Order: sequence, then C-alpha cells, then structure tokens
Amino acid sequence: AMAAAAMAAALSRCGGAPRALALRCRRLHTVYQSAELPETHQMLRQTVRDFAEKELMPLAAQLDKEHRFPAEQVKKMGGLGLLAMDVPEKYKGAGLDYLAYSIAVEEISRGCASTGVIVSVNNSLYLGPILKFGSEEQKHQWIAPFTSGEKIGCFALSEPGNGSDAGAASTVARLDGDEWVLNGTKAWITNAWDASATVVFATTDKSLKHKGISAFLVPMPTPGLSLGKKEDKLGIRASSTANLIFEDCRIPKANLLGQPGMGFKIAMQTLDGGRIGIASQALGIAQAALDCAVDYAEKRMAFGSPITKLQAVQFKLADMAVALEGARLLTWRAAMLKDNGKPFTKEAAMAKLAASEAATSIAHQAIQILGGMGYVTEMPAERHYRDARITEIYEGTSEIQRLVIAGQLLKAYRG
Ligand SMILES: Cc1cc2nc3c(=O)[nH]c(=O)nc-3n(C[C@H](O)[C@H](O)[C@H](O)COP(=O)(O)OP(=O)(O)OC[C@H]3O[C@@H](n4cnc5c(N)ncnc54)[C@H](O)[C@@H]3O)c2cc1C
Repeated sequence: AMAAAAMAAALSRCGGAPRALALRCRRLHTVYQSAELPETHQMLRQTVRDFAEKELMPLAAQLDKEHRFPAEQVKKMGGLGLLAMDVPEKYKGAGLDYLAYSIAVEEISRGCASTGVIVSVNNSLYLGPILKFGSEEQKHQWIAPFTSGEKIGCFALSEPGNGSDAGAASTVARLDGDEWVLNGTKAWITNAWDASATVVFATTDKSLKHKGISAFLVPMPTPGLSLGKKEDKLGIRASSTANLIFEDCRIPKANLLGQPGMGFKIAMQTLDGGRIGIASQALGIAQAALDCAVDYAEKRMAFGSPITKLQAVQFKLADMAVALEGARLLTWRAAMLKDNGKPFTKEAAMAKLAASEAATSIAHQAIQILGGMGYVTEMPAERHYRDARITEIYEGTSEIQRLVIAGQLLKAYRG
C-alpha cells in the first residue's frame, strides 16, 4: 500500500491522471504482455510511455545528429521521479522499486536511447552506490540534490588501460592530512560533460591489488579535475562520454564512500544493479526497432501486397518478438529478485546479455525489413541499430557477462 501511495505521489507530480492514462490503449503494435505486472507498474509504464512519445521520440533524431544533451527533458523526468526511482522519499526520491525502474528505462529508451543511458547512469551507477554504502550525511549531501534533474551524476571506474579488468585500476588516492589527493585518468565516462558529481574508484593500497581500491565522491567541477574531449560515438550520441583527468585533485577526507579497500566490491555490486538498467535500455531500443519494422512492413507493398503477407517477413517478426519477450522476462526477474533482497548477480548478467544481443539482432533485422529505407536517416531504424551496439559493451561486455554467468552457474553446481 505504501509503494502504491508513493507511486501515486510520483505520478501526480507530472499533473497527469494516471488511471485514465493507463486505460487508454495507444497503439496496437506496442501492446505488451503486461497483464502480470502489478497495476501500479502498468500505470507507470503508460505514464512514462506517454512522456517518451510526446517529449523524447520527436526529438531523438535531432539530439543524435547534434550530439545534444536533453537538458530540458532531464529536468522534466526529474519532476516525474524518474531520476531517482528507488531512492526513498526522505532523500527526495520516488520511493519505487527496481521493477518500476526497469519499466521506466525501457520506455524512455524506446523514445530515445541516449536519454535512457543518462537516466540509467544517474539511478544505478551514481545514486545506487551512495544509497547502499553512503553514511546518512553523505546521502543527504550527495543524493537529494541529484533527484530532480537539476544535477546529474556519473560513475568513473574504467581507465584507458583497463576496462574489463577493472581491478587493475591505476588511478591512485593518497591521504594528505584531512584530504585525499587523486591522480590518474578515468575513461569513457557517461554524463561526464553534464555531471555535477562523480563516484570514482582509486587505489589506496597497491599491495592489496583489487582489495586496495576505494570509492570516493567528487564534486564537479573541482580544481584538479578536468574533462577530456567528448567522444564522437557510433550511437547514443546525445549522451556525453569523456575522460576524467585527476591531477592532484584534493577532496575532503569525509568524501570516502564506504571503508578503505571496499571500492571493488562497491563497483561490482553497483554494476549488478546497473546491468538491469542497461538490459532495460536494450529492451526499449529493441521494442522501438520492432515497432518501426511492423509499421513499415504493414504499409510497404511488394508484388501486389503488403510485405507482412510474406512468410519470410513474418518469420523474422516472430523471431524478433520471441527474443524481445524472453529478454524482458529475464530483466523483470532480475529486478524482482533485487526488490526482494535475493541474490541477483547471475540473473542481472543473463538479462543484460540476452537483452543486448536481442537488441542488436532485432535492430539488424529491422533494417532488413525496411530495405533501402532502413539505411537512411529518414527512418529511425539506422539509429536503433547504432544505439543498440553499445549495450553489448558497457557495464561489462557480453564476454564478461558470460564469465559472470558461468562462474555463478558452476559455483551452484559444485555446491
Ligand atoms: C559509450 C561508452 C560509455 C561508457 N560509460 C562508462 C561509464 O560511465 N563509466 C565507466 O566506468 N565505464 C564506462 N564505459 C567503459 C566500458 O564499461 C568499457 O568499455 C567496457 O567495460 C570494456 O572495456 P574496454 O573498452 O577496456 O575493453 P577491454 O577490456 O580491453 O576488452 C576488449 C575485448 O576483450 C574482451 N575481453 C577482455 N577480458 C576478457 C576476458 N577475461 N574473457 C573474455 N574476453 C575478454 C572484451 O569482452 C572485449 O571484447 C563506457 C564505454 C563506452 C564505449
């Protein structure tokens, strides 16, 4: 009942009438098998879908073309509670759960995949570890101002010399009186150019290898921290990606997150949750690609009838739908396990692997169904194809997901 009240409060912030919205069936081709979702989550889905169709979908191509951060839309999403979904209301979050978060990120990404990752990084990678490992004081200082969309955060783990092998971090932090002094370069940091703070991982005791890594909270901008150039990317081009360069960057001693040496554990647990967000982003891209393919195929005539009459096209659509629904169920399952306080490392890796591979394959087939029109920017299919690709790389490549899944699987068999 409390979750439902919180949901109603979050929804009412947008000034909408969620019940009426939930009852309105928008388009036949985007009906989900969502009967098994709680009513609150169905309402949320409809609200976020309406927002994405009105505010994101019409803009997505332009944002992509201009590499433009959707600042105004991020503020509106903050007003809807979408930037801090599982953060309790006492820290100014929406007080919802990870299933709600997954649904919201999917719908946002269906409208604009770049916006999807911006939202996912703020929720999972920035707020997530502070919520779980921060002191009460840190939560008030570093969470509350990052819930409304006025400020967003980032997460800096990867480095130029190591991505998958995150335990080999060469960024260092040394205690000097009442301050930590950070030196090193973090690479590929999502939201870097638009962020007001970062969670950053640095080695405090090299002899302990990955057990000598600690996590820190760093305001942005701050002296000693500079940004690299914006990466010119294949997809998700409206989200900024850049290096964070620390050169004798001094932060207060109190900005240590958790205990010294806990950084690697914090990073890995954070990525477990983050993978649910990226799986959801992939679902949204895949859904958008499938929607586009069906819309087009119903109208495109070849040899005297719409190409949806061709069994070869129908078989493609069937395979796309199966891959999407299977990945969605895995994603919801991982989210529900997390919401119930159960282990979900393996399930989150399975969800991320299945959803990202589904998204790349569905976006590929969508282009095939559109033929020449799939290859040009008049239609969104080519953008979905470019946007999908990153979901197999960040927050652990598909190879790393397979390693995580196999490791957990073998552990379970061996008892
Ligand atoms: C657009 C974008 C945004 C990003 N955002 C962030 C962010 O916000 N914060 C952040 O910290 N990082 C971020 N990253 C970094 C991302 O997480 C890494 O790129 C990713 O983890 C892979 O690391 P790498 O690029 O160093 O590749 P490498 O680790 O060098 O891997 C290269 C290849 O080797 C394979 N490989 C490596 N080790 C193994 C193994 N043990 N077994 C099998 N195969 C292996 C990989 O799967 C891959 O195919 C982002 C990256 C991009 C491109």
